Amino acid sequence: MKIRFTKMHGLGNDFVMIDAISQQVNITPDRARKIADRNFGVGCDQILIVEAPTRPDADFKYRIFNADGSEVENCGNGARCFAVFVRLRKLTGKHVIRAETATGVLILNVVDKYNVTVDMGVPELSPPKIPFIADAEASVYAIDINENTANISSLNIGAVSMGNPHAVAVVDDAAAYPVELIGPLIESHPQYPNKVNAGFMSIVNRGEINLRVYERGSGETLACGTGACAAVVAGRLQSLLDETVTVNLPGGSLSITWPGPGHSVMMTGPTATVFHGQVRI
Ligand SMILES: N[C@H](CCC[C@H](N)C(=O)O)C(=O)O
Repeated sequence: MKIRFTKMHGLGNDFVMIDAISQQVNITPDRARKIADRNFGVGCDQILIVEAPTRPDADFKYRIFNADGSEVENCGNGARCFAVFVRLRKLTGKHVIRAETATGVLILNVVDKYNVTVDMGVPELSPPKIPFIADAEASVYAIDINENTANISSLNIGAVSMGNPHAVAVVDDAAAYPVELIGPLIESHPQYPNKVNAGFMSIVNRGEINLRVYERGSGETLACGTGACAAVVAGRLQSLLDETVTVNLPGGSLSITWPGPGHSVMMTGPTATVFHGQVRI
């Protein structure tokens, strides 16, 4: 089967975008892995599929596959690219687009040719709904790590779901932190039954953080939109951050606003279209 795709990225978090409305596409975890392979396939962090909606309050359905083939609930950088992609493919002329995900509907607002603001919804903090195994909801949890090389035995984390699960640790210097060692240990930590995206943030000031994310199913990426949202939520719950925060990721910066519990997280950032192609799967 040969399918048309568009390669895009949000701050270097890169995607293969597939329009499954104008063409017949049967994506499977195995096919997703082959497309994402950076040596034998196109290469990307995630594959994003556009389908017709299954609910009346959405314009499109938005499916997300990680590079390891796992299908997941949300992708923030991908949501921005999704909004630009459906207009590029002339599937809609709207500037405000409703994208149905596995856990709800994202409202995508196309600000200009490249920039998009996304209402990422209300963060979920209740451990069973993240899911995260804990005795009670808290702003910080201590989890055992037992990593010998970096000599780390436990870590304080915030646990947040943006539709997908996140663990966020405050560290002195995100750039110097051994993310490649600690990230995988958190990703498959037994207290996260569905695995987890692991964020490591250092506080620049109450309006700015530096963040690196070891993503579930893809490894460390140059940027993670839901990770940026989760980091601001976790930081605000620990009274470390103000309502609007610039999140500096290795691939660039996002602006995240969260008024507090019960409110949506708003994310604004850029998108880029790299090339169009066809791939045999
Ligand atoms: N790896 C994530 C999905 C992609 C999230 C990230 N690329 C973003 O921009 O939010 C997960 O397994 O939940």
